Amino acid sequence: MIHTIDVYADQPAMEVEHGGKHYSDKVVLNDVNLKVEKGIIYGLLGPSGCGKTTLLSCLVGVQRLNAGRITIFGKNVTKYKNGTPGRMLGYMPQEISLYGNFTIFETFAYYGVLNGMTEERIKYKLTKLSSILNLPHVAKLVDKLSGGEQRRVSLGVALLHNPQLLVLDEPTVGIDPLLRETIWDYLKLLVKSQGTTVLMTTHYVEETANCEKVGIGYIRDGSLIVEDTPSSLLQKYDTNRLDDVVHKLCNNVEIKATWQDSPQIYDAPSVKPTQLKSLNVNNVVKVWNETKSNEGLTGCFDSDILKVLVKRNLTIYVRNPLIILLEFIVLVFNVYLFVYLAGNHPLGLKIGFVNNEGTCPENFQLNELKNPGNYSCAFISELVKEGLDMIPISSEMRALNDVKQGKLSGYISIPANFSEHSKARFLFGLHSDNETLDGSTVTVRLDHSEYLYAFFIRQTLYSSLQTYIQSIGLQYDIDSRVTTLPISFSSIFGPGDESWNPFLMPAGLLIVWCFYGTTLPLFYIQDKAQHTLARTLATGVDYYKVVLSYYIADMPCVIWQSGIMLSVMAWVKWDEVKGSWGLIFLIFYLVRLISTSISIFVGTFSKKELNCIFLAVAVLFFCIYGSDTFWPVQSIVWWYRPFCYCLPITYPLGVLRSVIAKGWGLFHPVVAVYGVCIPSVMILVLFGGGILIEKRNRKN
Ligand SMILES: Nc1ncnc2c1ncn2[C@@H]1O[C@H](COP(=O)(O)OP(=O)(O)OP(=O)(O)O)[C@@H](O)[C@H]1O
Repeated sequence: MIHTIDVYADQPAMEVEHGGKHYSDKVVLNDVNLKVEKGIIYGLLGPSGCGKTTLLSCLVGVQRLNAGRITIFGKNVTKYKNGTPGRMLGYMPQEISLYGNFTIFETFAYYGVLNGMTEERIKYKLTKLSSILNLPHVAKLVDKLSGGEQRRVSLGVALLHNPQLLVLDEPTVGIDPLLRETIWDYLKLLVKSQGTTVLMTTHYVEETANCEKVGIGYIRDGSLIVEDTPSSLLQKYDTNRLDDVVHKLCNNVEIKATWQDSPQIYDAPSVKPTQLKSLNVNNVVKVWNETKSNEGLTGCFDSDILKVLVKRNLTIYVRNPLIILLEFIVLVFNVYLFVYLAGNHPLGLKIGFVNNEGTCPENFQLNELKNPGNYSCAFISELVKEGLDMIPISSEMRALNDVKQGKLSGYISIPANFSEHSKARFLFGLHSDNETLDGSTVTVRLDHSEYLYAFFIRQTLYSSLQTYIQSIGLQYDIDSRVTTLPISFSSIFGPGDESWNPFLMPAGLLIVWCFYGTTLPLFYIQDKAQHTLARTLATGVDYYKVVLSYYIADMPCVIWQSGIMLSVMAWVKWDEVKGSWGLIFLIFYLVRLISTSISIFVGTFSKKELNCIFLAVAVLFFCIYGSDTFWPVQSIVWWYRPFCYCLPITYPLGVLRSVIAKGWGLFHPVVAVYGVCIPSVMILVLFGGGILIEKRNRKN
């Protein structure tokens, strides 16, 4: 849409009609009526907390009014693309709202591109603004600047693209008087030479003497109680200091009625005729065409905008070397842990044994079995071979005491004449008497409060017992089938040993992977909390592009992180991985996208970093505990189970295990549906949902 000079000429630059805004039950703006004519400097005054910043953020489209309407150049602000006048506008928020780890040049380059400027133009304007605002060297990081310098950079950013409309929230705070004067001169020059309209707030009341018109808000009801020119105010209050006027206004609330009734309140601003004459119309047209409207530029610079947003995210990422270093270290250790160590059979669990049959000779061997009195030693030696740390104890009482003191995980007690009774049990089988049965039974007492320890010890006891009995049988030429339980196991998929690693490894890796997917979204949350996102959006950028830029910027991170992870996995598990490595990467990548989407989605609910981080960690914990990671979903109570299936890694984890162990391919129905389709739907829902919620947030 091409705007003509007529459209520009006919309408006030900004107008608020019956504007109302509240936060919960706190009314901040109440029936505010304000009109800013074009080509003037309009100062908005008022005590702290009266709603000036709120009004400004509604004017630039960062927030929405709850009542009334705002028009910018005659058009309702909500009708502008993305609800903001975009490039027509130069906005300096009250907070610094700059990226601390950008240099001054990068800061200008970022906002310049967002406002559709070429690199040459950005450099030219930066040189010009550097001398006007006395900026430090452009290679200096924003974080290393003083508060005043940062404010000047922030002001420079607002002035960078020659906007028709400047909305400046306390631009001269923290700036020395000399420089303040230069800034005012520059603003006046802009107004005079380019017809720029400036709306600004300030607490330095006297400097608004430079304004063509002054508005004063009063905190008690968030209403604008007076709107007039400085000279007229001075005259009406019979003073020569604007400070006195403000003082009188603030101490005299009833004045509101007087002023509201006064026909002068909404008079056209008294722009000096000399200034109107000097307003160069050609310049206005030139500037207008140069910057164009927000709509006018949509499409042309889409890829540039996405590129600059991605570049911004990556710059922030690489300027945090500690994060990268920690990511590297944590990744290497975790991958090593889960690929190599997790789920293996524990070794060295301490078990006491009370051998009532006597002491075993050192380095007892199973082939000494034929000597009576050695069956107990054979059994113990088998347990040692299986990895238990068998500690001889003189009595059951002492063994029990050691377990209670936490020195042992349990103990076994072998009866006296165990070998004789065991032999008799073999010989008499079904006809064994009670004495034989009791005398050949090993008593085991374990500390079951340490469930996994007890589980592994039981497993070891059973398998050792089996081996030991088979060995005895073999000594007497007894068929091993006679001395084993009548059940035969063999593995269809997986190595078939007793390691939990094939079950735990994919879970562990996916959890670590999900965690890494939250790094860039944390920058998004930070962007929001530090108001830099609002400033970016005020340039008219589509919100979805901002979100998309995080996904794109995450790709290089995905490459180096998955490179490490899959290489270690391939190094250790090459033979065990039956499926395609490409498919494994695809599943990992989809999970990464889900994790990023969830974190960004969570970030839409709050502006506070801590809230978002807490919420993101909570989601991660849900995933850790409920996603079939360390214990099966089937073991979870029925009413909680459906929720577990909705968790982001439950289905991909099952699929990943199958791809690794069973070699299922992309076109296996389970892989296609649960590994690809459902995660893709989740990503789209979270992405779209986040964008809708953010849009709704901005309306409130
Ligand atoms: N997001 C918010 N939620 C709740 N209350 C808010 C929010 N933002 C501002 N307020 C409240 O609205 C009121 C107006 O705030 P605003 O920042 O607009 O005041 P101001 O006039 O700009 O103040 P100052 O001159 O100190 O910058 C304040 O009482 C503030 O506490």
